[in-house]
Amino acid sequence: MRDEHDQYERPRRRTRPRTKDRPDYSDAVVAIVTTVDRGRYTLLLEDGTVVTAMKSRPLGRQGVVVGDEVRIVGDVSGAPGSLARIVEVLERRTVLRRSADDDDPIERVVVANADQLVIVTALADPPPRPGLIDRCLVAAYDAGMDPAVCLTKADLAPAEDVVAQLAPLDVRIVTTRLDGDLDDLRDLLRDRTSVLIGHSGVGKSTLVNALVPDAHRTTSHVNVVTGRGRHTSTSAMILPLPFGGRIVDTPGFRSFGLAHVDIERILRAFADLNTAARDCPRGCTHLAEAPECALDTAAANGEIDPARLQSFRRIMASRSLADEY
Ligand SMILES: Nc1nc2c(ncn2[C@@H]2O[C@H](COP(=O)(O)OP(=O)(O)OP(=O)(O)O)[C@@H](O)[C@H]2O)c(=O)[nH]1
Ligand SMILES: [Zn+2]
Repeated sequence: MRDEHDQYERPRRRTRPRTKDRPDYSDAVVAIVTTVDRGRYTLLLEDGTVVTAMKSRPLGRQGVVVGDEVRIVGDVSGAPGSLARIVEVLERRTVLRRSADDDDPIERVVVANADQLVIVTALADPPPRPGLIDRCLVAAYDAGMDPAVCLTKADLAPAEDVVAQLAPLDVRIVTTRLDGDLDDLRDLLRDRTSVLIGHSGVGKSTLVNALVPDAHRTTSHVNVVTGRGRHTSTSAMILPLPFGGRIVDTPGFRSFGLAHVDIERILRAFADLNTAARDCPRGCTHLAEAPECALDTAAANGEIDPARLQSFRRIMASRSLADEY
């Protein structure tokens, strides 16, 4: 086994001159971060090898989050007890963020490089909350991810009304209580990296267990490595899907604050309201009380969907209410 610092101190083959501030990482390999726990990272190599690593000094204070594509050096064998070093974080394609709550604008990165945000909502027990869906939409657009909705517990309540309200979003209706109706959801998830997000109790774990037959084993493996249980874990975790693609399982967030998202970014999530909002007086809050808000006129004239305006206003109004989610 190579010494941990071999690559750093005595590179065997150099492709560019080594300088003091530019060590040679030419045989670094690319991996994806699947879990993060107190400075220890679990990584997945392209060939399926699972490697444990820590951050290397040159990264300084740069954050490494679940979903990051990184370059690693050192012992990348994945053998028990082996440790690799992360030397570079590749540019992120998407970044899903949240604030701890709306009063605390410190934003935290939930996951990097995911393609879509699947908002998991139960049709009953607990009932759907439009506020959460609105907030997740803003988070998805802000992250550069595609939003979709997965309605669970279809055996408990009809879906028609909820689906009608959600149009034109991509909505999949599933129940994990009956066999064979997850295919539609599999089609949505296939070959993409999807973040599942939703309230506690909506059926996310049940869904993950149905989609990833060995999820339980994978998660208990993680428990051994990190010494933490899945449900007490505070960070997201990536699970490869047997039919292609990956899902990112997030712990049930108590809040999905958007304090870090300014009004311009929220407006971008509501592109259809954008044009109308340009006619608003400078500094318009766009809330229902705003006397000359052009959005009211646009809704009255049928230029924008009143339901979208309502949704937008709910988000704007709830940004100061930490418990809305
Ligand atoms: N009726 C019905 N119950 C379901 C369905 N899917 C899950 N449940 C039940 O809903 C409850 C919550 O399911 P979980 O999978 O633990 O929910 P979760 O979203 O992972 O919740 P947390 O682990 O707290 O984040 C469990 O009792 C499940 O058995 C479904 O399709 N129909
Ligand atoms: Zn306005």
